[in-house]
Amino acid sequence: MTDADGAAGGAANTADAAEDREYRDPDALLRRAGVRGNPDRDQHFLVDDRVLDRIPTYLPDETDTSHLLEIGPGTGALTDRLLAVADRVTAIERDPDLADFLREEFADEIESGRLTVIAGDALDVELPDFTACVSNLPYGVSSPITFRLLPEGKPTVLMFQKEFAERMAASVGDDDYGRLSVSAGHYADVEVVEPVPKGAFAPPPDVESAVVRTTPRDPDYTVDDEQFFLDFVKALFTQRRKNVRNAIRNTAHISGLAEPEAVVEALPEETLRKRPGKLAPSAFAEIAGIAAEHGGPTDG
Ligand SMILES: C[S@@+](CC[C@H](N)C(=O)[O-])C[C@H]1O[C@@H](n2cnc3c(N)ncnc32)[C@H](O)[C@@H]1O
Repeated sequence: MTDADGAAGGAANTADAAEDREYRDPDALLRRAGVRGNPDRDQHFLVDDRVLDRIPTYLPDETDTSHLLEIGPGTGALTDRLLAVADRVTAIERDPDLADFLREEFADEIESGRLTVIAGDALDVELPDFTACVSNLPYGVSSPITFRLLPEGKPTVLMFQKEFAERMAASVGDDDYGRLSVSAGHYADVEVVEPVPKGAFAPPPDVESAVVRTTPRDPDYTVDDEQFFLDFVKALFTQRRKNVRNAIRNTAHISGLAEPEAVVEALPEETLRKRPGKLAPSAFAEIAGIAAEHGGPTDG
């Protein structure tokens, strides 16, 4: 059991902290909550103890675990593991019945101030001042939640659909490389740390899953206007089979460029001939800088 009064924990301590601790059985939690999981509400509960045990251990070394955030705690199987390695946990659950169940099930932890349960939509509620986030995410809103979390600059360990995870972690030139890879990589190093089969969940989802670790860092390039950079990346990848010249011309309505033709004229021919999937994030940053200087963006 972690020392609730101690200094900020670290991921290096997560294995020690959790050692010999008896966790709540995920199947028993489902029974006590009286739920089966409703896929229409993004409810697929993790019931494989080994996967549950490993998830907190993927936090980067030296992570400050003093205040962990969990999105979509469900019946609390992962919450229980997080309480073993954190000083405090805040859990945001959209389903009000599950939030009520958690308040009963974890009454002692709530009473002692170690757990806060917020009933609400993780896309809307104000996020607490967390030090790291560990979650088995609702897949229907993975992307908006992830891009709410990443700009906070905190380590995360998150479960995604496998295909989404691979796109997030892809490098330039990979088949999966795209908008998601560049946008996530703008904020953090992204690694797929464990594939998770459908059978680890109840009810099993239609797709395979994977756990992803993100370790925040500054990018190896600079951008003056982050929103324009992200919009520009999004715009070019809507035309991934076109070369950069045509992609810029065809997507001014998405990137917000006022004068796409002026941007094309300002860029070297070698760049214009490439496809977006062959541009490293630093190349996108350079092109976005030239684009902002020569052709926009428009004001709104
Ligand atoms: C994939 S389940 C994970 C449950 C639990 N963490 C586990 O591993 O067993 C996703 C959970 O997120 C909740 N959820 C769905 N959409 C949400 C949202 N927008 N904000 C917060 N929670 C949400 C669901 O009710 C469900 O409990």
